[in-house]
Amino acid sequence: MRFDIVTIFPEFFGALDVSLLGKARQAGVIEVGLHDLRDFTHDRHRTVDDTPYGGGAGMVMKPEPWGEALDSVVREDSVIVVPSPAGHPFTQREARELSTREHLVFACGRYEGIDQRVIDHYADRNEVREISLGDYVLNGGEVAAMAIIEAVGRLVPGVVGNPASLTEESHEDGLLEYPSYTKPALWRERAVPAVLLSGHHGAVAQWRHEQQLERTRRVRPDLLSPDLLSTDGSGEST
Ligand SMILES: OB(O)c1ccc2cc[nH]c2c1
Repeated sequence: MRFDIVTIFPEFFGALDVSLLGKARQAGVIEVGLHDLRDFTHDRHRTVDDTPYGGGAGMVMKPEPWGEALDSVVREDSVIVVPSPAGHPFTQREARELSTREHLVFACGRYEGIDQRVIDHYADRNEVREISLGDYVLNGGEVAAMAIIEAVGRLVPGVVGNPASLTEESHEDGLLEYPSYTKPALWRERAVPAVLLSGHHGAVAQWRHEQQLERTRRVRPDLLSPDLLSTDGSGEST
C-alpha cells in the first residue's frame, strides 16, 4: 500500500519514520510520499490561501496549488481522503476497509479549509472520502491524517508482527476490549482476577467476554445491538 500526503507542514509527519510504520516503510511493506503544497505555487510568497468569497472570518485554501499537487500524485485507483470536521465519523470498520486499498492520498487542509471545487473536481474522477475523527475541531487535517494512517497502516498485512493481536482489540468485534493484566500477581494490594491464573482457557474466554459486555454497556452503550448481547463468548448465540 502507498500513502501520499499533501500538506503545508510535511515535517509534521516525521512520526511516520519511527515505530511499526517506520519499520514497515524500511521493509517496503508500505510506501509514504510527502508533498509540500507550497511547492505547487508560482508566486514569490508561495501563497496557498486567500479571502473567502461571500466574506467571513479566516482564509480559504486556493484551488490552483491543490489541483497541481493532487494531479501529481492521484492515480486512477487512488482513494482521496480529506480530513474534515464536516466529514463522516471514522471507524475501525472503515480503517479495515481502507487497509485493503492500494493507494490513499491525504489532502490536509488548513485555515477554513480547501476550496470546495477541489473536492468536487476529484470526486468526478476518484473516490473521495471526507472523514472526521470526532465532534471537535482541530487546526488542520494533519493530526487526523496521522491517526487515520496509523489505524489503516497497522492493518496492512506484514506491518504488525503477530496478526492475532489485531483481532482482540476494541471495536474489532463490535465491543470494547477486556481489561488486561500482567506480573506481578499482587500490586499495591490489588490482585489479578483469579480466573486469569486458573489455567482454565474456557473460563478465561467466558470471563473476558463478560468483561467486554460489561465495559461496553458502561462506557459505550451506543455500540450494543441485540445480537451482540446474545453471544456467550464462544461465538455461539445463547
Ligand atoms: O478537525 B479536523 O479533522 C480538521 C480537518 C481539516 C481542517 C482544515 C482546517 N481545519 C481543519 C480541521
